[in-house]
Amino acid sequence: MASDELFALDQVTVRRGRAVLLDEVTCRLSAGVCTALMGPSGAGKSTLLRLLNRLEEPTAGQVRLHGRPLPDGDVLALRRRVGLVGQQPVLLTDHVPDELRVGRPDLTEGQARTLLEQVGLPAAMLTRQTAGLSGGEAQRLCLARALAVGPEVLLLDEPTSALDAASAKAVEQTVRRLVAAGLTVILASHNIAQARRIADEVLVLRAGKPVAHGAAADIDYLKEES
Ligand SMILES: Nc1ncnc2c1ncn2[C@@H]1O[C@H](COP(=O)(O)OP(=O)(O)OP(=O)(O)O)[C@@H](O)[C@H]1O
Repeated sequence: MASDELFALDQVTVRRGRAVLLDEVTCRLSAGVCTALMGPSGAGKSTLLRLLNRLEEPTAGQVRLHGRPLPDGDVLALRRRVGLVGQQPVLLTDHVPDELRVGRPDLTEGQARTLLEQVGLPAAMLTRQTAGLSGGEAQRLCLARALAVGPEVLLLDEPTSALDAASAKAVEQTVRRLVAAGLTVILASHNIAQARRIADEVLVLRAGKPVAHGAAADIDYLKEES
C-alpha cells in the first residue's frame, strides 16, 4: 500500500498490574486512510487507540507520530492534533453552537455551518438545544466538535455501538466523507460488517498482539461471518 506512515509503534507493551494489555506490538499506521483496529473483546483495541493521543502510556517501547516520539510536554496540543470520539456521545453544553465552540471559542457561524455539513447535519441544528438530539445526531455533533479544532487524525472508539442501524449508517457515511476529504481515521471496532464498509486498512489484535495487518480486502478476519 502506497500510504504514508503516520504512527509507528515499536515493541510497545502496556501492563496494568499483572495484566498485559498490549504485548510488544510493532506496527505502522497509515496517513490519509481509515484503519480499523479489530479483534475480540479484550484484545487491546481501545488500549492501542488511547496510546495514540497519550490517554494511555506504554510500559515499554515507543510510539512515534511522523517519525518523532509523541511529545512529553504538551498533551493538550497533541490531543488537538489527534482527537478522540468515544463510544457514547458526551455533550458538554446546552446548545449546539456552544458545543461546537468548546475547543474553538472563536468559531464563526459560517464555520459552524460548514462543520455541521461535514458531519451530515442540517444548518437548522444551530438553533437546537443539545438535550433533544437523537443518539446519532449527538454522536455526529461530537464528531463535529472534535473536527472544530482542526485535527490531523480522528480516533474513534466503537463510535456506533450505542446507535440504531440508521444512525450508525449516517456516522459511517460521515467517516467515509471525512477520509475522502483527507482526514486520517483510526477506528476501534468489533463490528466486521462495519469494517468491511468503511475501512481501507485493518489491524487485527488478539490477546494484545497483532495477528494480521494490511489492506481490508486482504484480511481474512473480515471474510468471517458477522
Ligand atoms: N487498568 C486495567 N487493569 C487491568 N486490566 C485492564 C485495565 N484496563 C483494561 N484492562 C484489560 O485489558 C484488556 C484490553 O482492554 P481493551 O479495552 O483495550 O480491549 P478491547 O479490545 O478494546 O475490548 P472491547 O472490544 O471489549 O472494548 C481487557 O482484558 C481489559 O479487561
